[in-house]
Order: sequence, then structure tokens, then C-alpha cells
Amino acid sequence: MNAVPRVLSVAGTDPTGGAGIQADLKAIAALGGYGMAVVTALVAQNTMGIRAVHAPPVEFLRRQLDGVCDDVEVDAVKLGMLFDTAIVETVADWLGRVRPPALVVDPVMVATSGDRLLLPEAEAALMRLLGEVESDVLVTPNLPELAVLASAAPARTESDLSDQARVVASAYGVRVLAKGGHLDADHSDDVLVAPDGTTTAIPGRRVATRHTHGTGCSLSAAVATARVRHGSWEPAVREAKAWLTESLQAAGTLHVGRGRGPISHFAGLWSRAGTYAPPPVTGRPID
Ligand SMILES: Nc1ncnc2c1ncn2[C@@H]1O[C@H](COP(=O)(O)OP(=O)(O)OP(=O)(O)O)[C@@H](O)[C@H]1O
Ligand SMILES: Cc1ncc(COP(=O)(O)O)c(N)n1
Repeated sequence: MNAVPRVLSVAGTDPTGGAGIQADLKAIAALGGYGMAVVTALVAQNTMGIRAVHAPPVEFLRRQLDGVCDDVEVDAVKLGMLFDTAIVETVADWLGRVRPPALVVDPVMVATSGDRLLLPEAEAALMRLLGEVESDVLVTPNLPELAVLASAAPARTESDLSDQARVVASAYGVRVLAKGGHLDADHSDDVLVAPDGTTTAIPGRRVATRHTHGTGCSLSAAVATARVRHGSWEPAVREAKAWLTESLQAAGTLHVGRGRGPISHFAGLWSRAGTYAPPPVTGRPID
């Protein structure tokens, strides 16, 4: 195994750096990996919302994917925004040829702002991709995405969330990290479900901040990186979750944008290196 995990993000862009490939590259670096990125779609967005999406021809996407893999041995791949059916099918075809050893699929569908990042007609193609892929896969849906994958109404309780995660894990033969960030709770627990239904709680403290832009992107890229070093999913998820909580804790110190700002990907590293120490936690929102 390479000393530094070589991790490829296949995702859309965020020029303000909080979500998409820009966030993924920071998360990969923060977890000690070497980040690479193939762009699926260019997104004109900021912390307040999405203004436009431009998807280059899929032939160009294929050239990017092949360009990386003809040259670099990739240890893990993370999929984010795939936008339309042609993009999903191009990525699925590439995965079938390349079979990366570890794959995290963040089934990005709708941004926090409510804008579509996967067209509704492309959901079926994404489900086909999940059913066909042969790598060791972790899927990381948030609550509404889990409901789409499970063909059910959005979960209202943690027990619904676990039930739906088991349905998806069994239907597609994949591991599922169902994220509880959208549940109205005083904690931020997630749940990890293996294809055989084994369920593990991943507890998380709730951070009082509105700056949660790109948390899902960052978490999935961090898990992909940690998975390479740990060689299995559960410790990777626990490490990435602890890092995410620390990065959320310092989000209010960044002052990036007027909407839901990004997390502070390097807060832990900066603090331990003495570069910059975030202010102490007061228990109130820190923004
Ligand atoms: N306020 C918070 N405090 C601590 N952890 C949080 C908070 N909000 C979300 N999380 C955690 O962040 C991760 C992403 O969760 P969420 O359910 O919001 O996913 P998402 O909707 O895909 O994220 P995104 O905001 O990028 O779309 C999960 O591990 C979740 O538990
Ligand atoms: C390119 C891209 N990928 C994913 C998200 C989702 O992140 P969020 O729900 O926090 O806006 C996003 N806004 N942009």
C-alpha cells in the first residue's frame, strides 16, 4: 500500500470552496491523502444558492477519467454530484472498467439551498450504478436521498433511518452510512449498515452552527481517504466523523459568505500546529 492514500473525487464544483471537489480536496488533504479531481459539472454557486450548472460533453468527462487512471494508481474513489443520466452512465461504465478497490458514493441529489444537483430522471441511472458496481462500496445518503433510494417517505425517526438504510444495503448489496444531520435531534448520530444488515451506531455531537455547507461532500471524501489507511469502513467512518465535528466546531471563525458557510477543514491541524486556535466553545452558536 502507498504511504499516502491516492484519492480521486469525481464531482461538481463550488467556486466558494465549501462543497463539491473544492471541499473534497481539502478533506482528503486534512485526512493525510493526496487528492485528485475529475469535474462532472461546473456549478455557479455560492453559500446562498446555485445560479447555473454547466455540464461539459461526456466525451470530455471520459477523457478526464481515463487520463487519471491511465497514469495513476488510484486507492479510493469518491463520487459526488453526477447531474444527469449521461454523466451517471459514463461514470458507471468507467467504474466497470477500472474497478477501484474502494468506492464512496455520495448520492448527491438536492443542495441544501433546494436546487437540483441530480436531475430527477437520472435517479434511475444512479440506482443502476449502485446495483452494478463491483468495488467495495460505501453509500452515504442524507435523509431525503435515503428515502429516494429506499422508495419510501423521508424518515422521521432514527429507527426509520436505520430501517431504510437496511433496505438499501440489502437491495444493492452495499454498505450504507445513513446520515442523521437532517433529523431534528440534539445529537448528530449516523448509522452504518453492512450488506448483511449488521447495524452500527456512529454517535456524533451536534454543533450549534448554521455553517454546514458541504458537510456531506467533506465527510464522504474524508471517509474514502481514511478507508485506505484503515483497510476497513468502520474505523474510517469514526475517524472522518470526529474530524468533521471538529471542523464544524470552527466553521463560524471563517466568515466566508453570507449564507450557510463552509466548515473549517484544517481547523484541527492549525490548532495542533499552533498556527491558529479557534475561540473556546461557549455552548451557543459560534457564528
Ligand atoms: N450541526 C451539526 N453538528 C454536527 N454534525 C453535523 C451537523 N449537521 C450535520 N452533521 C453531520 O454532518 C454529516 C453530513 O450530514 P447531513 O445529513 O447534513 O448530510 P448532507 O445533507 O449530505 O450534507 P450537505 O449539507 O453537504 O448537503 C453527518 O455526519 C451529520 O451527522
Ligand atoms: C458541486 C456540489 N456538490 C454538492 C453540493 C451539496 O452541498 P450542500 O447541500 O451543502 O449545498 C453542492 N452544493 N455543490
